[in-house]
Amino acid sequence: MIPQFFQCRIATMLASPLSPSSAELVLGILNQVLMEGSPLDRAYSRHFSGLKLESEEQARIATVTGELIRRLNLFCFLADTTPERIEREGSRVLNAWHRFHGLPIPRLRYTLDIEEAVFAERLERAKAEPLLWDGCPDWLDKLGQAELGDTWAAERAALSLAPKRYLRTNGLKCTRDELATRLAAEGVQTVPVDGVESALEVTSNAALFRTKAFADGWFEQQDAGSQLVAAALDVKPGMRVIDACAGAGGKTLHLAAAMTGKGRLLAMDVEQWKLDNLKERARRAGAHNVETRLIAGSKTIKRLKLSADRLLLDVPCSGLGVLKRNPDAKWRDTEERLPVLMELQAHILGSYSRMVKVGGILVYATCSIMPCENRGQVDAFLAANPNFRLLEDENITPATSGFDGFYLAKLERIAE
Ligand SMILES: C[S@@+](CC[C@H](N)C(=O)[O-])C[C@H]1O[C@@H](n2cnc3c(N)ncnc32)[C@H](O)[C@@H]1O
Repeated sequence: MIPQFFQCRIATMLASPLSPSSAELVLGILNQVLMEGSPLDRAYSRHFSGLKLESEEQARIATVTGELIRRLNLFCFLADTTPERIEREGSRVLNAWHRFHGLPIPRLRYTLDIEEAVFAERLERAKAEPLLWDGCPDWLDKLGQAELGDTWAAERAALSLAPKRYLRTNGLKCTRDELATRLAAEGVQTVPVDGVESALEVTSNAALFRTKAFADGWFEQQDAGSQLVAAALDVKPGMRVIDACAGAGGKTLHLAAAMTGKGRLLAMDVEQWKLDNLKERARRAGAHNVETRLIAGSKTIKRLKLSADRLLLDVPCSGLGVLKRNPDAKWRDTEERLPVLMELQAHILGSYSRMVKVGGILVYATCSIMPCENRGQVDAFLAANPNFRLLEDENITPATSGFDGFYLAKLERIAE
């Protein structure tokens, strides 16, 4: 399983340097992500499997690795190297990270250090250059500027921060207050999140997934911004609801809770393993009205023509709203994949929208903050489909909300 990420303030978490073995693990994970192009989750799984690491130590490793990847340019600059040289000079970058946080340097067998005076001089230069300070690659900065103009700098800075940890209360099992009380009894401190009624923010360093509350299906870990997406569908018990890009079911389970288990909830995806994962999670959550269906081709969609009161299209996207949590997207092939993803988004919106009944509502959502994947797609769809109208849309941005970034648009089918 992927480690539990402790999104507490880095300084309070790391009062001491990484141990040599943990430092080696960080370097191994960095190499796998930056040199082999592997997703960060997979690199964690590979490096942690078979090790008997305390969950707190896994969290320390994830905290350091996450910040190094989020602000890679900065730490490479401070270490007088470049991301391309990380394989050979990674230890210097890790040492720069420790100096940056005022921590002693880990005692590795083989290490490259940077002189204190050089580090101090570079640190002052970096503070004067916001782009460098945020550790943002050039391609992303150009895209952000072009897409978001004056608001980009604040988003770029917000995306360089460590993510917080949020839970979604499973309303099928408990209320938010009951969950908070039970978690407190298990040593997990939380605070309610204003404006997101299902969400709690975790404020202590606890091994969440080892709690009895988790085993009993009382919560899922889910960003607070993400919890606003399912809420926008305004589902009611008894409705016929389709989640057509359900993945492993983060939002499906939220919809099931809002339906209080009544009505039909069809979760679809093109990947069977994700639906299998969803079924397992639905069992734990007590979500008995969820049915899964693999999308094997266009026929699967055609058969459901005009059948849904509510349709969620949480489409595949660049993930450029969730870089705090998945910072590896900054350094992988995201720029090259963007046009391909946009074509897929347009296809899914155009083709899957036929599943909504007249008077029914479709929510189009992404975890991107770039208008080309968001309002741009919705406007193009509406121009070609006058039988739908836009009710409202919302940009949930890291800079304005402190959450991960999401977009959602609510569309109503007004004619066949
Ligand atoms: C953003 S993720 C969904 C996340 C999920 N809704 C959640 O809350 O956990 C997008 C999903 O779309 C799926 N997908 C990709 N192409 C698709 C297609 N043509 N039709 C339906 N789903 C697709 C992916 O497998 C992925 O699970």
